[in-house]
Amino acid sequence: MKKFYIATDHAGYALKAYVKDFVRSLGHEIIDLGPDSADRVDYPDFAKKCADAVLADKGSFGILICGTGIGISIAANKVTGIRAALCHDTYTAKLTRQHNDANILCFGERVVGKGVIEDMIETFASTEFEGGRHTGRVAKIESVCAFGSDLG
Ligand SMILES: O=C(CO)[C@H](O)[C@H](O)[C@H](O)COP(=O)(O)O
Repeated sequence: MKKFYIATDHAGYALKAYVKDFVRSLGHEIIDLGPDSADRVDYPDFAKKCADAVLADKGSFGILICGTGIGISIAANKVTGIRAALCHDTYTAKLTRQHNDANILCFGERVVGKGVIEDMIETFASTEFEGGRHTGRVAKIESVCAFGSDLG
């Protein structure tokens, strides 16, 4: 059993109850970090809530949904230690676990349908990080800022 935290903005809110039910049907735990209505909100606020929860709870995963999945994934990836992957299909959901050790799955309510979402969640939850050649690359993600300053 895995533990998930979920958050959205208003443009991902309509899918939230459905996704929670689906995750529970797989036997996983899921904790809702908001919002509690479809009122307009700012996705960085909810990206941060989810990112903080995932970091504080070792081994847990996050699910973030906005209209496209783009804004909320960009925001979550600003938090050190978070690897939030914007996925559109089973292949990207599988590879981001195997190669990137992604800890948050992001997608867009205005982009993907429920069948694809179910496949992505099931794949993301059941796929392990491969380690090996990917371990050093994932570690380097945290030092990308240092590389950037070297480039002037
Ligand atoms: O950040 C986004 C775009 O990449 C998300 O899709 C947001 O949900 C979107 O910007 C919200 O837009 P809205 O017009 O305020 O509903």
